[in-house]
Amino acid sequence: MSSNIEPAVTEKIENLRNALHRHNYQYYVLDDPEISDAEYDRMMQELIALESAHPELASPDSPSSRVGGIPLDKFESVAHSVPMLSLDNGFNDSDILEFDKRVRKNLGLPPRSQATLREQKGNVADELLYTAEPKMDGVAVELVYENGRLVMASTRGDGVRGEVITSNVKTIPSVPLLLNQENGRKIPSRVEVRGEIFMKADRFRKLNEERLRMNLSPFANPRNAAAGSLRQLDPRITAKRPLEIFLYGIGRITDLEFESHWDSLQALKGLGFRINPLIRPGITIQDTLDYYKELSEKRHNLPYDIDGMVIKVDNLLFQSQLGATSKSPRWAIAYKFKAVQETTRIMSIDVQVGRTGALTPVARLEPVNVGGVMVSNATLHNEDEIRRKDIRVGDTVLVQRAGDVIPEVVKVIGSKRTGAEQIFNMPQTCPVCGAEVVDRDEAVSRCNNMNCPAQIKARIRHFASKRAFDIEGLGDKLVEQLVSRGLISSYADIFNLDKENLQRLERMGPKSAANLINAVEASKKITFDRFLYALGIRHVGENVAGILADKFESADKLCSASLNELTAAEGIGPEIAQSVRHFFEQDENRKTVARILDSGVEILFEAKPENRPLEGKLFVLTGSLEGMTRSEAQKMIEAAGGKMTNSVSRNTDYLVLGKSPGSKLARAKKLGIEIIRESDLDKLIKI
Ligand SMILES: NC(=O)c1ccc[n+]([C@@H]2O[C@H](COP(=O)([O-])OP(=O)(O)OC[C@H]3O[C@@H](n4cnc5c(N)ncnc54)[C@H](O)[C@@H]3O)[C@@H](O)[C@H]2O)c1
Ligand SMILES: [Zn+2]
Repeated sequence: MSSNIEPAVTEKIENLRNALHRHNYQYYVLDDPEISDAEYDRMMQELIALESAHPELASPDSPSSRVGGIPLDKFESVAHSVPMLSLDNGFNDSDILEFDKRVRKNLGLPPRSQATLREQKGNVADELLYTAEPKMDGVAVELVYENGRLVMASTRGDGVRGEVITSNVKTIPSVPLLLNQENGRKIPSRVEVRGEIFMKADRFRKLNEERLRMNLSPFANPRNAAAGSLRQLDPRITAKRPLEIFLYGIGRITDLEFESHWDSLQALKGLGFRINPLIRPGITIQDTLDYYKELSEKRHNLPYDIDGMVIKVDNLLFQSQLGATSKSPRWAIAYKFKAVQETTRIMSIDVQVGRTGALTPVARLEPVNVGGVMVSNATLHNEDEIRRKDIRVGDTVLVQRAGDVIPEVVKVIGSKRTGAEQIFNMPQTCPVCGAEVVDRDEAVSRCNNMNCPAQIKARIRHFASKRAFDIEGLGDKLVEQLVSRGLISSYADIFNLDKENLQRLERMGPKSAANLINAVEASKKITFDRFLYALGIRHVGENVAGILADKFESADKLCSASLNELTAAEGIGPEIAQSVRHFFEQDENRKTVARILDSGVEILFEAKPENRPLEGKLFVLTGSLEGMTRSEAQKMIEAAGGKMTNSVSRNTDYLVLGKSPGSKLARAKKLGIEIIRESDLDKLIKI
């Protein structure tokens, strides 16, 4: 039997190894990957699975058993006195629990039962503790200091030898050139430390915009940008790139002894190195899983990219007992986040008309699963963006989805071009109403017809959307029908809809008609900020609406506010003020607002701070409440001026204790945060 399978398996393994070698080259040498990291990781996992099922086919040259980097010839190379390794990867909770089992077994510690695992949540009296850290998505470097002075900086290279990039690294402001002498203590004579050099996301975006303007191909992500910037022959170029560093470990250090990884990080801090403040020391394996969840939520709000969590056995004696394979230490593992980037193909480019008439080109993609969500459309923003990125119909592209943001095309994979790709041109007339398309400002083309059905529909959809009037049931399809049947032509008409007319629509029985009428009725009590946001005034997003609502206490006052009065509010610039004035100067708009108010819409004004007893207080909830749901509690807290967040930090004021609390309880206790019960919450609010 096996002789039948072998050739196929051998070939498969061979193919995977070759492909991974090639992608390593694209990624590490050219800083220009052809596939997403997720695709690379999947190929690697497949290779590892095949190799472990067929140990006779293992090879020390396989990409699965070597650090992937390749030192570039254009730089001098240097040997690392302690190899710089990669990390094993985990992709789900059970990979991490498996890792813990392996570690315990290798250390000769007894296995843990499920019950003790649960008990140990938040318990720090465990013999095997971990440090959990954000996995910075940047480039690994080694820094060597002699007698406190930076003498050498190198890349990881193939793990054994790296490229010397000292002059480049010296241009990075957060890399200390001289070490701190703490309390007159002697500086160790030789310090070899490791860290990650990265570029913040906003700086990366700026850099890519600049590159596009100069007709250079954009970097796929901040990691590639950091790698490309570091490996410049001319350090003056590196100096212009906004690079930063966080240190995460020690290679070797003379004259100092540490017991734990965390201690060593503290010592590094003392020497003047930057350490990521999100690193959490001394936690159990269960708590690392909570930390992972926390990080996944925080991830998209951090100023830099992280691609997972790294956990490390904290005890350094344990670390040395565990040792390493040729590729990675046995005392650490990376728990990767779900992917944000994948590659796919653009099948066509359509144009959508928004509520301000802006034409947005949208790429129709071959559907692709990005981090668990199927993506089949991506915004291309505007024509300039398409030109700059040179995106054509038929191109293979890297697409990205981050948080709730609309997916976008990051870049074209140039090497996949066949020559059959089609260049896209923006239409000269509106694809919906046929009106002339004008370039009103910057790169945005607009349909010039206020009464364009596409614009009307988009305005109505916005008006009814969750953060505006929040009219349940008034979705895209229904708006489409209502407008095309002529039942509404402005958002003010929503309040005049009647049941008779509604029932005549497709798929609209008496019940759904009644539901919609009720939903419209229920939406009539609305806070001023939501009301303003719903109007769809240009440049008035939620934030600006909030500022205006605070400053002007009625629709009338805002309606008649002068430019000066408007710009007097903090956060309101001339452009916004102009746009608000322009909106209320139009007779049509004033009439529409009046009609909305006449149809029974009532603007609620938020309580001022004096009625908000929890103003500025931060709450965290753990476990389940009895009298209300989590979101009800949140609403209650927010109505009283407080805020609810997900994780306990030093800034937390109260932890609300529900039934079967999680690890947040232990953390709150550790930080000395006030712990209250559900009933106390009521009392606090009623003060
Ligand atoms: N798209 C492609 O074609 C392609 C090709 C090659 C590699 N890759 C990507 O690169 C990965 C492999 O790269 P790798 O070998 O550097 O592994 P890795 O990036 O998954 O993990 C090891 C690295 O993590 C970094 N790191 C960040 N924070 C850290 C922390 N707190 N503690 C310790 N280390 C930390 C270090 O630089 C270390 O070298 C792949 O999983 C894939 O995602 C992609
Ligand atoms: Zn139009």
